[in-house]
Amino acid sequence: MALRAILARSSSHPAAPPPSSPTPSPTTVTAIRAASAAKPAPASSPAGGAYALELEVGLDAVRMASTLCEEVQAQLMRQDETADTKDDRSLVTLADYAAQAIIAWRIQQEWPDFTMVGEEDAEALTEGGEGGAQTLEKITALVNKTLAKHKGDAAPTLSSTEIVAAINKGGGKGGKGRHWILDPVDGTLGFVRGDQYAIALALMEDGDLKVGVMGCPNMPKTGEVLEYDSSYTYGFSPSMVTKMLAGESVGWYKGCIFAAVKGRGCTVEPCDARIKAAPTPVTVSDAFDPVSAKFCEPVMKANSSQGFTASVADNLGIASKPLRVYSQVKYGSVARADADVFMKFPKAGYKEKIWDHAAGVIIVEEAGGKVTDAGGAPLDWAGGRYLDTLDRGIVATSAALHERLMDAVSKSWSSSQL
Ligand SMILES: Nc1ncnc2c1ncn2[C@@H]1O[C@H](COP(=O)(O)O)[C@@H](OP(=O)(O)O)[C@H]1O
Ligand SMILES: [Mg+2]
Repeated sequence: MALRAILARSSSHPAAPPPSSPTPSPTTVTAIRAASAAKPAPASSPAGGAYALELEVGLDAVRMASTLCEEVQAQLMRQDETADTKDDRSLVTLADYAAQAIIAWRIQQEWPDFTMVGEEDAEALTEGGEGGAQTLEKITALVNKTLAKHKGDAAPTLSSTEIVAAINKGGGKGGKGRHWILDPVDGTLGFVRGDQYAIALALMEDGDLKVGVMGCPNMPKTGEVLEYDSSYTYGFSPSMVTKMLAGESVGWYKGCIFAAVKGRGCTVEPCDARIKAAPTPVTVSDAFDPVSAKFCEPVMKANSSQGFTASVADNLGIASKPLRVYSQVKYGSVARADADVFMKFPKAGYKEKIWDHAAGVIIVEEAGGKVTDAGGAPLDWAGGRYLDTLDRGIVATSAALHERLMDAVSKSWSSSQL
């Protein structure tokens, strides 16, 4: 039985109500299909052309960080480790610091003067007394163990001073110029819950995204198992976990890395380099059929208005319940057409950070999609660490569906209290 059918049968949710707005006529679907067919096909591979070295280094760095994150997530699940709370009350773990350190270290090998806008800084480790020093020791051991695993005899042994310096490379102000952008563990809540998270790295030059690499160590090879149901432990039913653990022998694996280079398309491949599978080009959904369409959004109500997104989905005629997923894995879901639309509408006054979107956005764009704010404007990457000029929220979809999505947003906005 297809997994989608198993999921439908095992779901405890009542069937979704019929859409209140009419579904588009076949003519509209045909028009959208024709519009998407007219868009230029993305290059088949991001590798090999401009930014080849940046892509290679990014992939190497994100692969190492993914290994390290998987180890820490397993420790958290065994309760051998715990998460800490930062001053802004968000969560942080050994993995957030260690992943930022190993990625910054790897980039520095090629470009000693690189600059980076990264989520973490080492203040809590250097100014945090005995506790901070112990955490730094654990991070140093974890980074060195990961380097040894990936680089063998060529692996250096980094000192805790070098680790602190690498983490603090993330303190860049951004703006014009060439900057790497990093969220070492995006979706830390998902991470500590044993669920989805992403290691999201991008390269920006003068406000243009050039390269995106996103490691999604828990993202299944195909989208069906991402179906979210709150009755499942950690978002996965036992049958999903069994399927994922069965691995490639039955056509399944978990752990994907997306790679995109400006103008050269987007691919996905297994996170685990031991699984031999060539990078596969991905493209966004090429036709919008509201009956089968899906949209995705944050799991946490605090991060996005689920009432507003439901209204927009309703305007589009989407009947199915939302796919709620932690982190930028949602952009990956749109890029490979697991979902047709991603929407995030945070509370007024919330300032979005560039590292929460940069990698995901170039991945969707290079898969043939379009990402804008709720007013239809592209995101401003050169404005510093925050997306200060963002209008209300962020939407990602196929280039063909974007205009209709904008209309649906406007319609919902004019009748909403947001
Ligand atoms: N009140 C809020 N509104 C919107 N986004 C928020 C938020 N608080 C935190 N976030 C951001 O939402 C990200 C998680 O995304 P999602 O909700 O899609 O899983 C967090 O990334 P981190 O977990 O890396 O800090 C954080 O940057
Ligand atoms: Mg984040």
